Amino acid sequence: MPPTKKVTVPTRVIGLISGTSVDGIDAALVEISGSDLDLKVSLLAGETYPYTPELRAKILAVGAGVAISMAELAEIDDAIALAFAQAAQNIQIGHQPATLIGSHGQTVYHRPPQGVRQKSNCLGYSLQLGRGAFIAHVTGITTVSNFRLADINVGGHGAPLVPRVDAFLLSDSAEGRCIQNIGGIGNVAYIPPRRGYWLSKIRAWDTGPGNSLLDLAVQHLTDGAKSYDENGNWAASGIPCDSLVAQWLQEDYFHLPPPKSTGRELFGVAYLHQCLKDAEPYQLNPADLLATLTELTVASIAHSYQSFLPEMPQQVLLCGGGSRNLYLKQRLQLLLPSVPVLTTDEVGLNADFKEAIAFAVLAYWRQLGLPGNLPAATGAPCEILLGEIHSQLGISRVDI
Ligand SMILES: Nc1ncnc2c1ncn2[C@@H]1O[C@H](COP(=O)(O)OP(=O)(O)OP(=O)(O)O)[C@@H](O)[C@H]1O
Ligand SMILES: CC(=O)N[C@H]1[C@@H]2OC[C@@H](O2)[C@@H](O)[C@@H]1O[C@H](C)C(=O)O
Repeated sequence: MPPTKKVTVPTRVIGLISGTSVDGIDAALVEISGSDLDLKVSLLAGETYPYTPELRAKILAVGAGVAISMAELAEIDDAIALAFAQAAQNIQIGHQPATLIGSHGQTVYHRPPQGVRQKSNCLGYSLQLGRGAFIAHVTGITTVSNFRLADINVGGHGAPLVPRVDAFLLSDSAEGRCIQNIGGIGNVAYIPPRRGYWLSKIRAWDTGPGNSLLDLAVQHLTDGAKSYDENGNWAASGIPCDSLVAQWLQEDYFHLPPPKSTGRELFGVAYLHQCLKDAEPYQLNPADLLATLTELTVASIAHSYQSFLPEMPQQVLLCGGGSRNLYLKQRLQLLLPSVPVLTTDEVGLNADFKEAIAFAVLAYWRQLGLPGNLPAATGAPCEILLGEIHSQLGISRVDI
């Protein structure tokens, strides 16, 4: 579908997501106008609402493959839906109410399609908990959810989905940009200068681990007392082990050509344990281990640009929690010496809430009847409307 210009009125939309770090629900209240080429978004409020430690532990366990009963799954789904509905209520306090919610939910399982490469014909599967219908009922606001399914049903990965929003919010007329999200998992959108057939030249894929292995290592090294390496200070006091990084870069995922997607199913607890085992002969101290894992994240990003981009960008714009890791940012800059590494804040888009903002836009596009996926990013054969629309059920707002 070619980019369009529809006449639209500014709409107040809430975007909600909890990502693969499972650190809490990011909520963004935004005002959106335009359609795609003339899309405009302004952030009115952004908050992260942490899960309770009990709910977080349950979600992480399910994500790590721990077997649970259907009854337990239902309980987790209820708790997530309630937490998302509360986040939607809270983000509106002190503001004019929203008329639309885009809720990504919480990914607990992601399986990319295994098509041509594996000589099987298996569709992808991606499960996000936190039912949109319940959020619509509680808030009294039409809610779009289950964004990944439509893309998966036509053979796509259902991920990454944010690149189409990146393209319309962050493209530049003169410079090619890589928008690099570093959440639990990393993903990139390469956006060429906005002229000619620029849309058809966009590329995007999951680059591999973002903070997932680092966070797990910090928890392991501190017996759970710390959950992440603040600003990368601990890693900055160590020295990366180059031979281990070179060994780890042989991982098959890093050599698969895009489109590709991944998750904690690959880069999770078992992967960290293998890394720890590989590191034993080197007798690294904790700081060296964290520096080495940080180096794996940045080297996998730089390696994927060098391997899969049609040309190197003029700028890299970081977003997601990893953009706050100063050591990681500095190491990535060293590996990409001729490309300035900045954050999306520096071009006016909040780096912490970009994913939440993107799901607000995807809901808005769904309502306008505009597609949300980018076939080059997800591998789908066509553009398609994303998300299921849940209208309020005719009952007034519920106080929770
Ligand atoms: N000040 C900081 N210093 C270092 N790391 C940080 C800082 N702030 C956040 N992080 C890292 O960012 C992570 C959270 O990032 P984010 O919220 O973008 O992930 P996510 O959205 O859950 O993941 P994904 O994008 O894969 O779905 C934390 O787990 C932590 O590792
Ligand atoms: C299945 C799933 O939740 N994937 C996430 C994850 O976190 C980052 C990366 O892997 C990306 O593919 C995706 O998230 C963002 C929001 C996306 O779809 O663009």
